[in-house]
Amino acid sequence: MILFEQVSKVYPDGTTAVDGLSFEVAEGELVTLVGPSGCGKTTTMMMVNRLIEPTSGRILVGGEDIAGTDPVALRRRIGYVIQQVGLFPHRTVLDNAATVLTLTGRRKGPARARAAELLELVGLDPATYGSRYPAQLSGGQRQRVGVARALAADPPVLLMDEPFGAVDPVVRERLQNEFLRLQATVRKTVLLVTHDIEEAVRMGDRIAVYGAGRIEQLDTPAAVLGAPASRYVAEFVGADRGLKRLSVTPIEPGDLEQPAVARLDEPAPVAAGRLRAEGARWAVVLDATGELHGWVAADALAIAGEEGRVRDLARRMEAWVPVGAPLKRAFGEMLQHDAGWVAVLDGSRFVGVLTPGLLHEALRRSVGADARGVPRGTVDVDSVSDA
Ligand SMILES: Nc1ncnc2c1ncn2[C@@H]1O[C@H](COP(=O)(O)OP(=O)(O)OP(=O)(O)O)[C@@H](O)[C@H]1O
Repeated sequence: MILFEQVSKVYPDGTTAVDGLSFEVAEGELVTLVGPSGCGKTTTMMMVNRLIEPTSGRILVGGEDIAGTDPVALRRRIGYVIQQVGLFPHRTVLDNAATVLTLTGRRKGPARARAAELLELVGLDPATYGSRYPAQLSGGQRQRVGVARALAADPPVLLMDEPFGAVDPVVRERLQNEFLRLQATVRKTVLLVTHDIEEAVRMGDRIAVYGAGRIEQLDTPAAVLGAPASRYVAEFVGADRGLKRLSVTPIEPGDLEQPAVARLDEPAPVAAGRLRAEGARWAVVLDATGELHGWVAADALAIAGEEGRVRDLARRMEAWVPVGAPLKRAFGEMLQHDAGWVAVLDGSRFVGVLTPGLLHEALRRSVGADARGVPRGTVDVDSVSDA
């Protein structure tokens, strides 16, 4: 959808900001550009909507060389979200969100109706916030209006330059999650610039790690964290990339252990005998349909009388995660419930358990660059470094 072919930008003072860049962003893909200050991220982005012209090379959007496209028509197809949201202070939130629509000739009524839908979409109740002025909003709310405005004309492409940069970490995380949820439905082709590797990992389908004017590695978050292409990338993603990798490595059925099983309606002595034969100290308790009910200790079964049923001795299992969730979530559940294992479910069906040892194995498996990513919405890297 966005194709860079050998694109370079040398500013008039001789600064080479971007040097022979070639890469593609697929339709519906979100690629994050991450790197230290001054490495050319913003220059890359601003060449896509022709706020900056490349010195050489070509950029194609939707198969069309943008050098031959009218910049105003081009920008209508490309939403732009920046850190200093740039709302009009003397216009209401609703009118701000409707700006692009009225600029492109929509009548005020329909433009406002659409703007109200968009505010709703980004989590701002139009009845409450629509008539306010930007100064009457929090930073996070202003940022949402910026996103609503960028989406107003339903452009296929979105450029976002540090879109969540101006707000505190808690609001930032919320905005990131909201945007990911939104992106799952609107599926725009997105280039997102950030200097924050955690944001890049959390948001990107793929991450482009920039060195000076060049992409050092372009790959999935799991691959960049698991197999950095160079010492530079490894240093940039940080010494704690192992911990970050917990966030991007999914739990797979092959990672799991099959513990002893007791059936909810089974007589306790029957289950006790089986556990003893298997040398198991506990068993998961499943109902007749294979759904997880909880767990039961071998000791409890052993001392139950002839009449005892597993049902009466079973304890509820609080620590569980869905298959495909990131390992970090399983680790978090273990810590929260002080449990030595967590149950893994596929829908409501029990598929196995994950223990700290298995978690470690799974993490080692993900070292390879072939590590698959987890669904974007479940990526959670905030505070991994202090997990
Ligand atoms: N108009 C300009 N004239 C000369 N040099 C420029 C100009 N704009 C940017 N540069 C230089 O080009 C390089 C890349 O800048 P750019 O803004 O693309 O970097 P960035 O990665 O987005 O940085 P940051 O994270 O700090 O925003 C920097 O060395 C910068 O100083």
